[in-house]
Amino acid sequence: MSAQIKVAVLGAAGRMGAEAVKAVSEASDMELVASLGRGDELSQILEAGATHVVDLSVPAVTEANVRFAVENGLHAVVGTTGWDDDRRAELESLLNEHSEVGVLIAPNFALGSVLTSAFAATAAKYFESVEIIELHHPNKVDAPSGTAVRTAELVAKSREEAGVPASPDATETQLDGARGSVVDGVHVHSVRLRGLVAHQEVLLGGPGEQLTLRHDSFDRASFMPGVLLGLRTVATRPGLTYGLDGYLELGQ
Ligand SMILES: NC(=O)C1=CN([C@@H]2O[C@H](COP(=O)(O)OP(=O)(O)OC[C@H]3O[C@@H](n4cnc5c(N)ncnc54)[C@H](OP(=O)(O)O)[C@@H]3O)[C@@H](O)[C@H]2O)C=CC1
Ligand SMILES: O=C(O)C1=N[C@H](C(=O)O)C[C@H](O)C1
Repeated sequence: MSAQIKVAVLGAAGRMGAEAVKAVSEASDMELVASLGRGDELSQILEAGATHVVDLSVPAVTEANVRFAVENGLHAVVGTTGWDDDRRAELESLLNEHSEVGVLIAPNFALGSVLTSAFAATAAKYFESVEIIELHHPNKVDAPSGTAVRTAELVAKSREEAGVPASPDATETQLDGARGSVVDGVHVHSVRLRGLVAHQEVLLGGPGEQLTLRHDSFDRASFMPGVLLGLRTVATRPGLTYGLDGYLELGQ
């Protein structure tokens, strides 16, 4: 029998953290050894004998949390948002000094969401126009969502590689924000609405037709298979993996 994966959850009292604590506790191949929240000392992770960390905290502290894990030889599965290009580059250079450590940064752990982003990247080559609408609960502290940023990056890369020009847009005057934010040339619109959890639509338009790709997370349980897959895989993938699609066979 292989050794138990000893997991510390950071942000354990949060909406996602609490769900992860439950999922890890119920997994027969894992042991929850530490649950940390704001104000807790990171040294508790080492004292508890963790081999893996799940970070589901807040953008302001996630970088320090992951740095601590890597410097101490622990593998990390990260769902927290805020990992822009600069942060990921810094993490990659740290990982070069700790070549046995694996880190997964997953903007979205829900399989359907990961597939939606992949489908969108494929479809975006064939349509003149593409825009993204992300819709979330009103307690979310960041906009646009990490998922929308990642989807826009994948869409933009796919269009660039295929030589597709920018989406047509004749807008000359607008109120600030009327056209949303722009990520790698793709417009992203953020809705915050009571009752929602996490949702995204990718709108693709061509002459006389529209394709809409929509994913809905109605419950945070939707993210847990991805968290567990990340924990089971990360030690076998040293270095940084950005996006759960890196662990899936998506046939691209
Ligand atoms: N990748 C994915 O699939 C998903 C990612 N997310 C992302 O995960 C993150 C968490 O989301 P959510 O659970 O909704 O947010 P919450 O605000 O519910 O949870 C964040 C938790 O982190 C705690 N926290 C704050 N500072 C620290 C610290 N220094 N150390 C440890 N914990 C700390 C907060 O405590 P306090 O309340 O005291 O501030 C809170 O309990 C967000 O960035 C979100 O976008 C969310 C859903 C899915
Ligand atoms: O804050 C959330 O809730 C979510 N955050 C992640 C994001 O910003 O993409 C993942 C999911 O959308 C839920």
